[in-house]
Amino acid sequence: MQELIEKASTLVESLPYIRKFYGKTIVVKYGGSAMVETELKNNFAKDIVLLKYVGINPIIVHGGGPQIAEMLGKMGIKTKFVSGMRVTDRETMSVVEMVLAGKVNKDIVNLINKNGGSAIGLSGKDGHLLTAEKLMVENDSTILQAPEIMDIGHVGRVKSVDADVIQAVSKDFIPIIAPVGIGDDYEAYNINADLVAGSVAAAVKAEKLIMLTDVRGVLDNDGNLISSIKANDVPRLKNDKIIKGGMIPKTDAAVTALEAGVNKAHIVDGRILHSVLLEIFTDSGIGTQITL
Ligand SMILES: Nc1ncnc2c1ncn2[C@@H]1O[C@H](COP(=O)(O)OP(=O)(O)O)[C@@H](O)[C@H]1O
Ligand SMILES: CC(=O)N[C@@H](CCC(=O)OP(=O)(O)O)C(=O)O
Repeated sequence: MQELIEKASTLVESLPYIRKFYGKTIVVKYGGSAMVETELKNNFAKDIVLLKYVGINPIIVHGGGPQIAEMLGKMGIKTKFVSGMRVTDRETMSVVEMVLAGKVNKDIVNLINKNGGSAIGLSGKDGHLLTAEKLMVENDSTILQAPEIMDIGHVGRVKSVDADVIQAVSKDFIPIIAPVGIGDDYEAYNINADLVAGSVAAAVKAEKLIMLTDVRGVLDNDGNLISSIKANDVPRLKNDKIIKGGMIPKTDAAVTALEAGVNKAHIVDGRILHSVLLEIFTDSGIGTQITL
């Protein structure tokens, strides 16, 4: 009885938020480093299914960096990153596609289905969902050397997202999108999952973009959480080397989404139980919020 009363009061407290986001789309970036531990994964899936049931449209864009690294390691293929992007030759691209569009994508589809939802997995190749163009990156400069522009193989940036494909799937299912794009040459491109999430949120005119990761949010140099950032503070924070490494594509994705009309972007700790619901169904939210 006590448990029932607690459940009912939680539901009553959630009602204003359900009303606020009813019919709206929320893009959730599920990072490879947040996909740990069975209870956490099942709770993530339950939260996404709950959103769908109450009339909010979740779209998942997933990563899988650690899972790619594990497979490359098993196959004895060396891997390295330049400016946060994996150098991706043809052989590495096959493994990236196999892991992201195959294993990780279908594991998440299965996880959602097992927890009462109905999900469909897509990669950029499905219905021409994600087109990509080659991304050239600047390598890290040193005191002695100016940065150079580098070709790191089959690494792309998002050229276009077909929102109609996502919306068609989203009518009846929860779309689960793997960050593999297709080039003009019909070659596969490896795209950082944060950048895909930002572009997907922009294309579907999402209400929110939530990026789940393995830190509390954007931290300052003393390790304190920065709970709120304005989009135009991002260049300064990057310049001051507060935002660096894996946080760069996340804040870039947030800015892309916000500039396209997405209301808020959030970087939150995917290691906390119910992090998605805590972000959506509370006024204070968790993690770092980025707004225009
Ligand atoms: N200012 C910052 N605050 C928090 N994390 C940061 C910051 N700058 C860089 N990072 C790094 O970004 C990482 C998150 O990005 P990443 O490893 O790509 O995660 P994901 O797999 O979730 O995309 C953190 O674990 C941390 O090492
Ligand atoms: C170009 C590039 O670096 N692509 C990423 C794609 C996966 C990803 O972004 O996964 P996380 O979100 O888990 O980091 C990679 O190969 O690791």
